[in-house]
Amino acid sequence: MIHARGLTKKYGSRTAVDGIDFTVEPGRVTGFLGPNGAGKSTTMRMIVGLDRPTEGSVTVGGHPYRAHRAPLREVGVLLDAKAVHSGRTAYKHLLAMGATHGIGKARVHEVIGLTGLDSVAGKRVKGFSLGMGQRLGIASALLGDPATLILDEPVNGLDPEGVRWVRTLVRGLAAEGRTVLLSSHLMSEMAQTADQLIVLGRGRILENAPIEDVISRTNGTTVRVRTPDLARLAALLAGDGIAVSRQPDGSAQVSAVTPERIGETAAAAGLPLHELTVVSGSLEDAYMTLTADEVEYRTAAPRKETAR
Ligand SMILES: Nc1ncnc2c1ncn2[C@@H]1O[C@H](COP(=O)(O)OP(=O)(O)OP(=O)(O)O)[C@@H](O)[C@H]1O
Repeated sequence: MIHARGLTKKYGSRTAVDGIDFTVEPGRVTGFLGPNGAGKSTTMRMIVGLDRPTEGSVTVGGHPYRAHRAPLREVGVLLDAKAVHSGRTAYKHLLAMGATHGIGKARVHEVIGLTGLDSVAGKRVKGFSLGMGQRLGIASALLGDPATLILDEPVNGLDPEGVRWVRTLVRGLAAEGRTVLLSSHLMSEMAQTADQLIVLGRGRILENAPIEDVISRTNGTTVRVRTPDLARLAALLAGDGIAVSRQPDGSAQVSAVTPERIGETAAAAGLPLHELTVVSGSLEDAYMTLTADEVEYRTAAPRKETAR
């Protein structure tokens, strides 16, 4: 469990994190989203004691990170996968880390196996690809078998197999009852991995809710319906003041109405329905809407080509 109260970080006159309150609960994956510069890394750094809050506080497992006597066993962290002594082998790196906490060879071999590093464990880290470096960073985070994991962009640089592996791994860790805080800019990946979302913009929390709620609240929901007699269904719904929008593919979109209402109206009239689907758009759509005014660096819209 991670608990932040009034957490604030100022760099000179710049407020990177602006008095945020949040709790990251065990047993689920919490996605941490926000545009570049929103304050995600700064928040994660404060959670693990690498940055001192200007105001407010944050605890992991009930205590500030620095108060834990064996922090690797409490919190596993992947913040910068490149922050490894590059002349060491992966095995030696993990062994050295483990030695600070009385973690021995057996666990080192275990995390090497868990992260698929067996074939490169004896190689020096400086020869590692981005993906291998990420796997080593994840192995380091898992080393102390911690109750809480904080992973900043763990899928960065991984190939599709690696991305799927991280998804399965973090879902498994949450299912074991661990607290998982995960940042990523890949919305499609986040949509498949997270249960809860915390969305930051310019150091403030824009949303902190279950992922389905964030998507439906931001995008609104419509119901897609198919029936062989759309004209009749549209007339019945119009009688109740509900507008139906016909789509080119033969379906219809109905806004501001529940699927139950449409289903019951159709059933009462003996109308067969071939589809009744709630459509709430993508996480990417919701994210774009939520952060539209929060983006620090924005590219200009492409100029229209003019005919010569
Ligand atoms: N050491 C520092 N000194 C001065 N400003 C900093 C420092 N670290 C971060 N900042 C500023 O704080 C703000 C938040 O940065 P942070 O790296 O936490 O954002 P982020 O959400 O992690 O972004 P990204 O998605 O690009 O990683 C930014 O405006 C950044 O320039």
